[in-house]
Amino acid sequence: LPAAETPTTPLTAFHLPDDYAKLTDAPLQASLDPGVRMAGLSSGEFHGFPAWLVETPYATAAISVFGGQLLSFVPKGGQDVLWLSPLTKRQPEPIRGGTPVCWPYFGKMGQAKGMPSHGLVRTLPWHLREARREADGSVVLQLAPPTLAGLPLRLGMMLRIGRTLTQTLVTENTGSQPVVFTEALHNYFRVGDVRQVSVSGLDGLTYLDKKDEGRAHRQHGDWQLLPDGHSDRIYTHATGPYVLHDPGLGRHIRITTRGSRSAVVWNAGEKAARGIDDIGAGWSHYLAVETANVAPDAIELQPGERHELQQLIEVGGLK
Ligand SMILES: O=P(O)(O)OC[C@H]1O[C@@H](O)[C@H](O)[C@@H](O)[C@@H]1O
Repeated sequence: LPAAETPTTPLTAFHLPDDYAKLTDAPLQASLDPGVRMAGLSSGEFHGFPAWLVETPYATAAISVFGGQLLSFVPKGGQDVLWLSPLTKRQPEPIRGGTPVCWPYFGKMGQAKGMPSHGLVRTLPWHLREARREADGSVVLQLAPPTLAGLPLRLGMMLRIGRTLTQTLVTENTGSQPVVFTEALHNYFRVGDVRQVSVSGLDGLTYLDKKDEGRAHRQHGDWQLLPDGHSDRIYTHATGPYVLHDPGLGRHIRITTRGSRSAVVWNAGEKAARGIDDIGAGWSHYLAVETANVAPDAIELQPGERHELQQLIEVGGLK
């Protein structure tokens, strides 16, 4: 297969706003403006992180103010769908677990050396703009990071928590030039033991293997962790759905996507995790399956245009 596929148009290089360090250190408060107060929504903490807490007849959820990061989604009677590292660092370091929002670039793709990994918004205090409850008790939230000076893009995020979870990133080009960006909903799914997990929905796809200098390979059958225990792959031109089968927790997680052309499947593996102090011994309890648009699937937005990236997460018994 051809070596690393790259986007036809170069990615836009973003800049850190002058007040970025101040923003990442800003006091965090899960404030609830009078307009968003309602049954099923409260403010509090989740594992010490200031968070918006959601309770519906079917599930509970927690969303961190820091990073606008979904930290927990627990279908009633089940276990958390998401993994949050017990060793996670704290503000201003990114949270290790849940669903970090990587935006407007994934990794350091197309960016200058000193730029933070995975974009600008996972270490910023987010705002809850709107909240409503649907007739069946499902809760819909609209959130956004602060506006960043000099950034020609605006981001909004919708979360719908019901029997299933829907998450949408809406990106708008507010500038006067075309912008090429990358993005990911970096789900850390909780698993019994990653060595026993498989992921279907990837068969036949091309993946760029970060463990092989980004070279392209073809996936045959389901994803499974290699015996030497690591995976850092970008599946391109992918559409989903993907199903994570987890015999350890006796469940499957289905991820259905819209507006997403890449899937990233990442686990640090035992050896490398020893050197990552917020993963360590926890490495076998998560698998990152990410809904993304990265590498050759970068998005080009014309001035005034919008793009939506969406994932729907459903949990069921083992099939
Ligand atoms: O340590 P970070 O910045 O949160 O990144 C974690 C991982 O995120 C994954 O999405 C990348 O593919 C990996 O290469 C990376 O190591």
